[in-house]
Amino acid sequence: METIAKAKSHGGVQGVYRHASETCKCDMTFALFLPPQAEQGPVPLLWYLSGLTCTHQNVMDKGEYRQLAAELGIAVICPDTSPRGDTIPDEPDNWQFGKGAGFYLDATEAPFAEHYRMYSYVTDELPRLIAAQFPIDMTRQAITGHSMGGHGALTIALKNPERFRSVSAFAPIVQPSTAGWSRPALEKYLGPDETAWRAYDATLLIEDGHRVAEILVDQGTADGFLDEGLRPWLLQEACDKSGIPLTLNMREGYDHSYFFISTFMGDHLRWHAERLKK
Ligand SMILES: N[C@@H](CCC(=O)N[C@@H](CSC=O)C(=O)NCC(=O)O)C(=O)O
Repeated sequence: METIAKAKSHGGVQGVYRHASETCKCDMTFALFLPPQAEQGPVPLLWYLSGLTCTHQNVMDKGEYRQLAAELGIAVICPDTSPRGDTIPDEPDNWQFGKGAGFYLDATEAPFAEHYRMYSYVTDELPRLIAAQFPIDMTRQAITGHSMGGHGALTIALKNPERFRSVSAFAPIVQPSTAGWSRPALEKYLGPDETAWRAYDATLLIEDGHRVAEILVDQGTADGFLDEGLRPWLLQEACDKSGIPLTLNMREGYDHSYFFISTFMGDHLRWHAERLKK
């Protein structure tokens, strides 16, 4: 693992690291903020999964998480959203597929299956690397994300409820298998048999019996993707039917941007901190 950048911030350290990923078969970059408390011993970890077109950097630059994460003593990890590099298959003119659009799944279709394995990367390879290299208490993990990353956070938590004490999301894609902007990607990554898509669809995972203790979602009412792509009411319906307590905050006038995310980042950090206590 190589340290690309490291800077002191709010008494902690914001680092950016690169490593050769066995899972994605390419170099992968991630950002990790360690709060000052990490100098005394292992600290809990919040995963932040980013949305379409993002790298590790968008939330690092615009998410405004460090001051409160430092106060609360929580490390924040921000992985990339897809494999990267010249040899990775891509559709450069399509921002909803390929590089920057890994959808946190393991592709099964050629030529994408060899590298697009973001589910395994985020749930297996990266946690092992983090546990080995940094002072993190891996028994205290939480997960959140934005849009495509909100979809990632929800599906990963639903499939790994024993690992994550809490899950939240900002404007998540709650049902990618029926949303216009994600269906083409699921078909190319997973093939035309839509039953295989259920494993990467939060509302359908809930329908299929997967559970988490509770969910927090914030959604802007002025989000241009709300009706076509995000549709939080579908998650509300699934949670109501299954008995999962969902706190869905509809935020008047907020859009899909990091101006929205950074406004409510503190609420999510505090919510997770409560659940990450020893
Ligand atoms: N390029 C698109 C807009 C892309 C966009 O809005 N991406 C969001 C995530 S959308 C769902 O996953 C994002 O986080 N962008 C990065 C940022 O820094 O804002 C277009 O041009 O419409």
